[in-house]
Amino acid sequence: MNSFQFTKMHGLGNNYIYVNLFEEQLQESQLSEIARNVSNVYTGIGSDGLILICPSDKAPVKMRIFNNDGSEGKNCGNGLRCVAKYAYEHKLVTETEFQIETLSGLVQAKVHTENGTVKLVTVDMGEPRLLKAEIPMQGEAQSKTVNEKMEFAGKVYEGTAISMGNPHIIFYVDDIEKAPVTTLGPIVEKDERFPEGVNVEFVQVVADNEIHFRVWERGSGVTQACGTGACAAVVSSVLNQHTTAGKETTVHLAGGDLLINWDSNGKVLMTGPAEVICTGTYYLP
Ligand SMILES: N[C@H](CCC[C@H](N)C(=O)O)C(=O)O
Repeated sequence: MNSFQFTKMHGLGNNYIYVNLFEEQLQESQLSEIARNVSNVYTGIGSDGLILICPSDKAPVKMRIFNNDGSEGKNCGNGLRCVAKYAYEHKLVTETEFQIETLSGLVQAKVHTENGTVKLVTVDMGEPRLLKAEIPMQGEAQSKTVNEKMEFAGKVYEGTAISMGNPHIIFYVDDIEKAPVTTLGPIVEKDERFPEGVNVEFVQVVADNEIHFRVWERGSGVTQACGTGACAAVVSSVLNQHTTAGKETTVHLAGGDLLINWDSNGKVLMTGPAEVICTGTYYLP
């Protein structure tokens, strides 16, 4: 296979190259290299990574996500909204509500359409995982990490660790514009306390149901938005008594806003846009 069709899509600027494996075939052994190559803005298409829309025996579709360094992630909130849009508009599903399989389990998506086009998608991201063993991170396996003091590069920070099927650590700042995203982010991302690495988020609380958010993503660096990270940030903010559970919180990301609710059933609901940028043919080098 020396070329394949792709669709470039984004959720609030978090953009990926989507490949429909109902129609294309890619070599499993080449996926990491393909992710690195298509993500390269100079010699590839340019993106935060690669997302595969795959057949599944558990749901109508399965999503696999690869970061721009070629590493495979286990979940992707912005990606799930784009996969849901693609699946509905390409008739891989016939209903407006359906499940999507991910490497961290099944999620439930609901597409909101205007004249047959999907504009907004709500995803029930399931329950957050709070124990150190579930993040995963070093320390007492059955304990939680809420506002825990931890030292990085000689300075002490207070972090809250949440998994949405992928690992996140959240730090609170007084001014989001001054958050040490590109200085502290890469240090924490690969710290040994996180054996699988970690997505690093910075949050400024505005009000009971409003936060500002920036992210340094595991395997991709700075992105315009991170859906799983925004979910983790809302869960963290409830655990730290900055926001209230059961209410929709507006998360202001660099690329736009997400509405997130850690609801009374313990599920995290995320609502936001999904957009197609372009389609084309990619020729492997
Ligand atoms: N941007 C994605 C998260 C990618 C996570 C990936 N960086 C990892 O966990 O390795 C999102 O919208 O949730």
